Amino acid sequence: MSEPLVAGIDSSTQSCKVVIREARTGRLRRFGQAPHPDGTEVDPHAWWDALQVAVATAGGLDDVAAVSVGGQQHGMVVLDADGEVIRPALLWNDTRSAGAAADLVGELGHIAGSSADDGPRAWAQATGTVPVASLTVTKLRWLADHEPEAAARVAAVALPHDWLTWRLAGGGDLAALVTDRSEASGTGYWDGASGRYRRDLLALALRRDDADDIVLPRVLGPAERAGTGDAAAGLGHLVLGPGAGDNAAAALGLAMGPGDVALSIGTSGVVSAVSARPVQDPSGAVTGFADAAGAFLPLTVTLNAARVLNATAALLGVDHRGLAELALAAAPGADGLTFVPYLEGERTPNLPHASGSLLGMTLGSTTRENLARAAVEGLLCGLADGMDALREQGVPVERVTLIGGGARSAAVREIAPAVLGRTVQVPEPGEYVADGAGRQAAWVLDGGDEPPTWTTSRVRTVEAEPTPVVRERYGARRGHVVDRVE
Ligand SMILES: Nc1ncnc2c1ncn2[C@@H]1O[C@H](COP(=O)(O)OP(=O)(O)O)[C@@H](O)[C@H]1O
Ligand SMILES: O=C(CO)[C@@H](O)[C@H](O)COP(=O)(O)O
Repeated sequence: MSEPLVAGIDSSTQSCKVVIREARTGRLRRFGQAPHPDGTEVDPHAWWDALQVAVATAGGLDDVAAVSVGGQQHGMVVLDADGEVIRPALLWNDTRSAGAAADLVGELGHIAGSSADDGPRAWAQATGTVPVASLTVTKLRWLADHEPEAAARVAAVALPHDWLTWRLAGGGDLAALVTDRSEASGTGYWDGASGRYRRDLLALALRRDDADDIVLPRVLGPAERAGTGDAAAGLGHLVLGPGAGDNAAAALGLAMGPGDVALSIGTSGVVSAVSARPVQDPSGAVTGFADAAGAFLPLTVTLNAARVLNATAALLGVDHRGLAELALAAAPGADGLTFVPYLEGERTPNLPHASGSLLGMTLGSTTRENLARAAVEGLLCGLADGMDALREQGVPVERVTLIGGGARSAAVREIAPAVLGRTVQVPEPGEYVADGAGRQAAWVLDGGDEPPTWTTSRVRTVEAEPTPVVRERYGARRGHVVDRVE
C-alpha cells in the first residue's frame, strides 16, 4: 500500500505556500507557492485564488488524504447571513484600529475597575492579551465606529485560516465555521485559561446588544477533525484538520518543546515559546496566546522584519544577496549608525503611528555597508527586546531557532547571535508553518495522542562574538523616533 500523503498550507501575509509530505515520515514530496496582493486590506477571495494556484503548482490534492491550513493571525473576515464577505479583511498589520484599541482598553478598565488605567490588567486577565491594533477585537470596534451599516450586517466573524478551511469544506452554512485554540486566542474575545469565548467583549467591540447571535467559529481540539472537503469540488476524500495560527503551526513544524524559542523573520518579527501555563502580561509586551498542541504560546510581535531588509535593499539598489554582503562587510555596530525600523509603525512597543529613523549619522558612518548592517541590527534589536520580555514573564529561553523568509539572509544568520548574545540554531531553509500544518493533518489522520514524529531537517548552530553595545545604543535611541506624516 502506498504511503498516505498530507498537505500543509500556510496562507501568510505575502503568499500562500503548500507542502505535501508523507504522513508517517514527513518526507517532502511536493511544494507550491503563489503570491498574495500587497496591502493591509485584502479581499479574502484573493487568498482563495492564491490557494488554488499554490495547490495546482504543488501537483493538486487528488492523492492527498488530509489537509490543514495555517495562516496569518488576527485578520478580520466579516460575513453576512448568506455567508458573503461584507468588506475586505483588515489584516494584522493594519494600524487604523489603534484608536479603537485604546478606547477598548480604557472601557474595560471602567467596567472592571474604577478607571481606564485598570484596562490593561483587566484585558490581560480576561483574554491573556492587552489589545493593540493588530487584534481582531479592535478591528471590529473600528468597523462599528466607521462603517456602522457593515457592522450591523455582521452575522459571523472568522479569521483568514478559518475562512479558508470553511471554503475547502464547501462553505455554505455559517454554523460549519471552525477554528482552533491558537487562532481563537488571537481574537481578543476568547479566554485561553477557560477555553471560552467572551461574547461580552465581542458585544463591547461591535456595539451590538445582539452579539450572542453572531456566529463565532467552533473551537476544535488540537487533533480534532474539522470535517471533510467539498465533494462537489472533488475534495470529498480530504480529511480537514482544525488548522492553526501561523506561529502555532511553526511551533508544530519545529516540534518545539519547553525552553525552545522561535525567532520568525517574515513580514512580522515574532519571538514565540511553548509554555505549559497561560501568560497574562498587563504591560502588553507579551501576548498570552494558545498553541496548537493543547498548551500555550506566549509571543511578542514586531510589525517590521523582512520588509525592512526589502526596503533597505531597494534603497541601496541591490538584491538580498547584495544586501547581506554589504552588511557583513561593515563592522559590528555600523560605526555608530542605528536604524530604528518602525517603517510600518510598531506593535511592540505599541507605537502604531511611529516612523523609522536613522540615528548617529556622521560623514564617516554614512556608508552603504553601515546602512545595510544597521538595518539588520535594528530589526534584530526589536526581536532581542521581545526575547527579554518573554524572559520577564518567566518563559525559559534555552534554544533559539531562526525561521521565516528573512532567515535566508546570510547577514541575518551571522549577525543574530552577536546581537542576541547567544548561539542561534538555523535549520535548513524551509516552510515551517506549512510543515506544522501538514504535521497537524497527519496527526488528525492518525488520531493518536501525539503528533507523529517527523524526521527533522539538519540544524546548524551559529555563534558570534556578542556585541552588547549594539543593543545599548538601540535602547538609548529607539525613543527618538517621530510620528509618520499622514
Ligand atoms: N535571502 C533573503 N534575504 C532577506 N530576505 C529574504 C530572503 N529571501 C526571502 N526574503 C524575504 O522574506 C519575506 C517572506 O518571508 P515569509 O516568512 O514567507 O513572510 P510571510 O510569512 O510574512 O509571508 C519577503 O519579504 C522576502 O523578501
Ligand atoms: O500578528 C501576528 C502574530 O500575532 C503575525 O505573526 C501574523 O500572524 C503574520 O505573520 P507573517 O505572515 O508575517 O508570518
